[in-house]
Amino acid sequence: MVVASPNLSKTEKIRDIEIPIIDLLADRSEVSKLIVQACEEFGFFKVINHGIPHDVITRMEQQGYEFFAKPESVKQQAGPANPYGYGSKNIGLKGDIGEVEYLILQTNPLSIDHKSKTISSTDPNKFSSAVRRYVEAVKKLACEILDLMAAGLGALDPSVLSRLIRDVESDSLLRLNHYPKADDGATPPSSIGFGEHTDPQILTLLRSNGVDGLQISLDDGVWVPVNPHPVSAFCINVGDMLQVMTNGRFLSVRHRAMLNSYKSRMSMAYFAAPTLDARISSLPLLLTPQKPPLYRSFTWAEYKKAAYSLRLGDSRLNHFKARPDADENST
Ligand SMILES: C=C1C[C@]23C[C@@]1(O)CC[C@H]2[C@@]12CC[C@H](O)[C@@](C)(C(=O)O1)[C@H]2[C@@H]3C(=O)O
Ligand SMILES: O=C(O)CCC(=O)C(=O)O
Ligand SMILES: [Fe+2]
Repeated sequence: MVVASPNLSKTEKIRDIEIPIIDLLADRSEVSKLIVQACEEFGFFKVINHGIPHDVITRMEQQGYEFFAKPESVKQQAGPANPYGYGSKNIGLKGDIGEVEYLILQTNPLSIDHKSKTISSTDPNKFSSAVRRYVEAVKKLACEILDLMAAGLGALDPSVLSRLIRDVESDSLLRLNHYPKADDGATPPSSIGFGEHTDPQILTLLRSNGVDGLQISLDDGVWVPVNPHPVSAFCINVGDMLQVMTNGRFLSVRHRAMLNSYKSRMSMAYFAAPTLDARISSLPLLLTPQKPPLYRSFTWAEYKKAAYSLRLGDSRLNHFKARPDADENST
């Protein structure tokens, strides 16, 4: 169903589709198949029975709430976010703005401990242990999902994707976003919390506090809300690097977060990334003479540098095409 919303810009439409919910305890080969299908069709899916203990999630959420409830001057001690730390309204380094405050953390244990001291001077250990346990759990889940994807793609080596993010030196990030309640009275609200973009990394694992806001763009101009139910689910999305490694078979889909009219929203995103020197290219098993590489090979450091030199909504992958002038539909 497509419903035009009077409160969004005239060209915007909202479509009511439910993105797949995948039970990770179901038959392994069936799960692999469903994950591959979801990544090809939507670039997004939700997982339930993911094995992340409830208390690991609630402790992390509690630390997030406590942090965002602090006075602005205290939160700023963890900033500015250039690119890690606390930020408010300004997103990235190129002038993007949104109705959001956030905290971006590097996920290696040393850096978590170091940053925690600027976040809580009275009890830094409470914050750092909640983040460490959460990061350890979501990293394990990310590896499991990447292994299921590799199997579903027919890879002989099941860890061909997950080994990229396992290294302690991996460039993975944890981001906490806090969106205020919309005050425009519109239903659905028209204010953008976090503007449209794709995630540059390999895979994103997102939890939200049960409040709506995330939307994905499947076709030009049509937005699909991703509701946060079931509450125990994690929302998973393909990042730009996975689109490159699958030679365009999996989609790194544009998404955005809108404000909610009734409640403030908190989301926690784990961005699974490789090490800076990792070389990214299409998996050989997905290449054929009819399907040559869509992208040239590059390092994650090169891609990251390009990402930070561009605006939030820019298409970064276009800069890494193997044949920049080729017609997209001809491949
Ligand atoms: C405008 C920007 C913000 C961003 C870096 C970028 O230059 C382009 C990508 C943005 C993004 C989106 C996903 C993640 O939230 C993020 C941390 C990332 O790795 O890429 C953000 C960056 C950011 O907010 O610093
Ligand atoms: O808050 C959300 O639901 C989306 C956040 C997001 O897309 C991001 O942090 O990259
Ligand atoms: Fe995102």
